[in-house]
Amino acid sequence: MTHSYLTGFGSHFETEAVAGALPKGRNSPQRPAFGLYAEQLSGSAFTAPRHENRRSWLYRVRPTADHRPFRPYEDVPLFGAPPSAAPLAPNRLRWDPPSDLPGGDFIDGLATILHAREPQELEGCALHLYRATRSMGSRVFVDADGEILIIPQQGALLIETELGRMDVAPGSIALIPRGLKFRVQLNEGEARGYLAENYGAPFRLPDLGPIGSNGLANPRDFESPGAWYEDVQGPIEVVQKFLGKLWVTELDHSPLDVVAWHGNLAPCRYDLSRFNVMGTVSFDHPDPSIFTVLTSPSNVHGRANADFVIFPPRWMVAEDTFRPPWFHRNVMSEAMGLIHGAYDAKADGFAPGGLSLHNMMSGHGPDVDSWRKASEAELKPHRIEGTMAFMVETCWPYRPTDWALERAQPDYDNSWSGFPPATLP
Ligand SMILES: O=C(O)Cc1cc(O)ccc1O
Ligand SMILES: [Fe+2]
Repeated sequence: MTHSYLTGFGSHFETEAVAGALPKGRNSPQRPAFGLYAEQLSGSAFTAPRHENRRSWLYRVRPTADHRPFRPYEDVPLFGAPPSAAPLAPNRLRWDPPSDLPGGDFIDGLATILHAREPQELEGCALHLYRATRSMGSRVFVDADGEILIIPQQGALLIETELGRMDVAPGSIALIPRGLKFRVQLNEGEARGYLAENYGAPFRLPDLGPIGSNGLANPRDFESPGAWYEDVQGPIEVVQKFLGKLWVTELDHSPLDVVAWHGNLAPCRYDLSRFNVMGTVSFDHPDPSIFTVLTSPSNVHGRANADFVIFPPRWMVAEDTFRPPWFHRNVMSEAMGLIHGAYDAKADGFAPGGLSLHNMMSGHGPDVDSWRKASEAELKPHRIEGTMAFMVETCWPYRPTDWALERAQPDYDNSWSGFPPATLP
């Protein structure tokens, strides 16, 4: 089924699923149409500067406030599992796609891999993997800890949110604001992918500086859903993540009952093939910041709390240049995943659905085979095809969970052994 979409990143939208449901000229009339309840959902402090201020007004069948107490939800030990308590060695780590992800619906099928800081600090991020083997049915999930970036790797998802429905297939991403209820339904077999959770400032488009007014991810290619609702009687389970733990309560009705909404806080999807890739047309490999789709700034100017960066198909034309990513040590920490294809810095061992971690200051770059091939290649224009890798780069070091550490490849360091030493005159 296709759903209606509104275009523009952070636009001020207005949409109604029933004509006349959206108040005109005011947010909170004394008696909203049809007896709907007006509710504001904030994505920034009320007093945030106007260009960073995000909120939407929701007109719903029942107010969110109508719920009973939450109690602990203990059924998903891997989702929200804490970082390993053991001191973390400064080793590079890499994972094959885990063959023992438990599966279940989108909530029960989540496993936490990496933590950077804690939700209550309102800074940092976490990276999780999901393996969904069934739809969520009628239950819903809501993350009070952060904004959610879903990066499907296998299997299309139907994401039903309070503000509307989105189809999101591998090659596209979905961004769900903090605190917005949603559920994930499967159209076909099993679905796998990555989930980045951003505790800090909401993702925004990066500034373009001298690139100018167009390029990279263009605002018009982000699609938010039009209003959609269900007026369904319960029981419906709400699972909420709050301060790193999961909690559950039952409602006697569906909370996906927003009949109309307006504002600039909304879920959206983005097709990564729309990314307008920039690169050198002379020499040298640019810093990967040139591939930033979305950025969450930290309190230090120019230093991201989290950057979502992609490595799409593109032409490589640089002259007298080592074209793949160079050897480097980065003050930021790099978690990478692969949606499909192969990554140009790794000849093998980095499979779609897998993950790698290069924490701050760890030496990394092309493996020996990729280095040799790129050093000897004839530098004709060459198109990198059929690939989509991504990076969630953060200024905070990542800490893996015990479950992740137990599953890391034992021999990743070998990727960088056997480089011939330089021979000096
Ligand atoms: O480490 C990596 O593979 C990611 C990366 C890519 C690139 O093109 C430049 C620097 C960088 O960290
Ligand atoms: Fe790197």
